[in-house]
Amino acid sequence: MPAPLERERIGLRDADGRLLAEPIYADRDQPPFDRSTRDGYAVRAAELSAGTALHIIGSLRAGELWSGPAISSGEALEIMTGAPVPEGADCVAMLEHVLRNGDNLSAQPARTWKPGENIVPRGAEAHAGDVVLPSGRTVGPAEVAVAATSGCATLEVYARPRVAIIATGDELVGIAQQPEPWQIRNSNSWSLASLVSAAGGSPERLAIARDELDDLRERIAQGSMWDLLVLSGGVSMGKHDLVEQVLTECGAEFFFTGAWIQPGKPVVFGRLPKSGIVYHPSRAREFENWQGEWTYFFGLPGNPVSTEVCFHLFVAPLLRALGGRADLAPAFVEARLAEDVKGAGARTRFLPAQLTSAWDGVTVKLVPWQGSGDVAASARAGCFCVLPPSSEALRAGDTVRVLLR
Ligand SMILES: Nc1nc2c(c(=O)[nH]1)N[C@H]1C(S)=C(S)[C@@H](COP(=O)(O)OP(=O)(O)OC[C@H]3O[C@@H](n4cnc5c(N)ncnc54)[C@H](O)[C@@H]3O)O[C@H]1N2
Ligand code: MOO
Repeated sequence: MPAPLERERIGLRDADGRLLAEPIYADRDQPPFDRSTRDGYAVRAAELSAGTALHIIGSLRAGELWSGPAISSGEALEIMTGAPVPEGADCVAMLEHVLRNGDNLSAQPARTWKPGENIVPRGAEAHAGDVVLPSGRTVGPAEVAVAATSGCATLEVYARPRVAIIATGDELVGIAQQPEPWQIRNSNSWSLASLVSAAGGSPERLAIARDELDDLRERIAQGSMWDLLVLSGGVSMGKHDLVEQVLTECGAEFFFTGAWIQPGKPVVFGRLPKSGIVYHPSRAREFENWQGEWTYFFGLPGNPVSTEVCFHLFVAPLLRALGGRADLAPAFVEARLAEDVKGAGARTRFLPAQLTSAWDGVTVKLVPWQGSGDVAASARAGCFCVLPPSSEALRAGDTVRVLLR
């Protein structure tokens, strides 16, 4: 498991989605006093329940402390929601449940109260020094509320892993360019940047690498200086698929080359020397027995839907680990097939699909598509239906796993 990267201290307002690198402690009891949760009267429950007429001795609002003597027998204090319940009272009667006549207070017929009613005792939510948020927690609105309550204007969080993105392919042009009829806009660098951000990383799109050795060597040398390098395209069997070759030249160690999935079979994963050196045969020895730092890399298949599926399955878990997260696994749920589906074949298949939630459970329905280049179909889907390798058809109603985006 890779160790998380550095930490940094950031303002609370910038902390959405970041991961805490230290616990947050309550700096005082929460609530800090016995807190009234209703507008009404602080009284002794037994007295009011017994029908005793009480004398109202004053009024207290949130932000004030009762400065008079403790509430004694036969007395009541008007109190507002959020105010500290004074000594001597043991419950707050809601104002709708009592009768007030001048300074006299009595119970509505047949109403009774228990001690503690409508009071949250001091320290019931947290005691000073308690951990109210553990290290490793992702910051969202609820965590921001806790941090603010505990007086934390800044938070120590894990640094976002820095991710270099390189699209490879002679057919690719920038998205602002008007492509020739045989050219393709480089959508992967953009979708990968979006995926990286969503997984907690900080993406940087490097220049498109051409399908030739020198250009790839230069781009990969540049990309090796990031925490993670994600390449797309050029990992298959074709004559111009040179990514694996150049990674190997640059001293890469491969953890796996290929996965038994469709789409995504040609995906590769490994690490390469963080050298920044552009490979040339005369410099080959500099990459051998590398003792310095390493950069993780993925070579993802170029087909855009393969790229996304591989990202969810392989890249996002590593990225989350580098960002300090404990929840590494891709998000899978189970659902029932809405329709019969052909057998997946030899490889586990990930097919664009839509989830529908109804009273009787969750169903999943495949979206028609033209294969792993079909980004439009993928965008019509919200998830990927997972079909295990098998030649046998699955029936409507069968339970399958679903990979969420
Ligand atoms: N003979 C074989 N051919 C192929 C195999 C195989 O096993 N034997 N595998 C196929 C599979 S599966 C896939 S997936 C693709 C993956 O190929 P590459 O990773 O080498 O990707 P490319 O050939 O460069 O491109 C594939 C496809 O995707 C388009 N593409 C590439 N990059 C981008 C980008 N940045 N933005 C948008 N679209 C992109 C590219 O134009 C191609 O259409 O290989 C099969 N072939
Ligand atoms: O497996 Mo490829 O990834 O079919 O598109």
